[in-house]
Amino acid sequence: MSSTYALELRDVRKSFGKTEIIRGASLAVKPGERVAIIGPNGAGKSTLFHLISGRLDVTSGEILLNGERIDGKRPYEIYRRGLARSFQVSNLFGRLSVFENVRCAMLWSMGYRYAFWKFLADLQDVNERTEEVLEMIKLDKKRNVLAMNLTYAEQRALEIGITIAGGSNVILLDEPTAGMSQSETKRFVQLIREVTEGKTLLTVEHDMGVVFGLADKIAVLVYGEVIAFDTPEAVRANQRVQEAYLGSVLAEQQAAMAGH
Ligand SMILES: Nc1ncnc2c1ncn2[C@@H]1O[C@H](COP(=O)(O)OP(=O)(O)OP(=O)(O)O)[C@@H](O)[C@H]1O
Repeated sequence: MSSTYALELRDVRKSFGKTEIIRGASLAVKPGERVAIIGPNGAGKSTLFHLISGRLDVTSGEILLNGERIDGKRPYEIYRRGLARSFQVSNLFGRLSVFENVRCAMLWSMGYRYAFWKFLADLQDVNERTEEVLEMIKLDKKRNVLAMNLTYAEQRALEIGITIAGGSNVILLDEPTAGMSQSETKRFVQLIREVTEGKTLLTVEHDMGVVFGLADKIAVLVYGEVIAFDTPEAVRANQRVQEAYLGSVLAEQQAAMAGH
């Protein structure tokens, strides 16, 4: 039954002009699963994220969140129904503190759900929940630092804090570890694991170390089609995936790690 899935894509298609970029993508993600979407450059990974989060409209097909159609809905409606997409570092309020950035996101998400009087009564609660998020993203000791004065990795952690602040159960993270060093990446994967515990996670990721360290399942997108959706072990062993993508990527990353 569709309602058993946190997120479901049914034969989703998206064309830009005459060019079909997403060509009948289907995917069914169970609650609590962590899914990485991988695939070659230009396969349509970002486009798929835009379609799920409502930034782009599907050309045809259906997208369901907890069993309910969300295709055709605006991004804020989809957010209100429990799907949050990561903000980019460029969307942080640089001149606000870490605490204020997370609190803003929390208040913003509550604005839709509460009458104003309730909203005021809940401010104490908001402050406490903001503190909890800061602890989760390990920035509680930097609560008063302006976002623009954080390191890049800290800014990306704040970005995740803002994404989860509204309490969404389905989280979309777009290349969360891009631009980080190897040691930062390792710590960050652990952080993502912790903050998304019990939630459904979809991530677009190029780093295969992150993919295999984080994902319960991997969706392989090639030319706008999901050619495989399975456990990391099964995807790694999949001949079609090896030929279309993974063989060359793994070889490249192994060569890079060997210092070539
Ligand atoms: N608004 C748009 N108008 C026209 N073409 C677009 C638009 N957005 C994306 N495309 C095209 O769709 C294709 C898929 O792009 P997309 O960014 O989704 O791929 P991707 O898998 O995320 O790539 P990468 O791994 O390089 O980030 C590309 O050929 C891109 O040029």
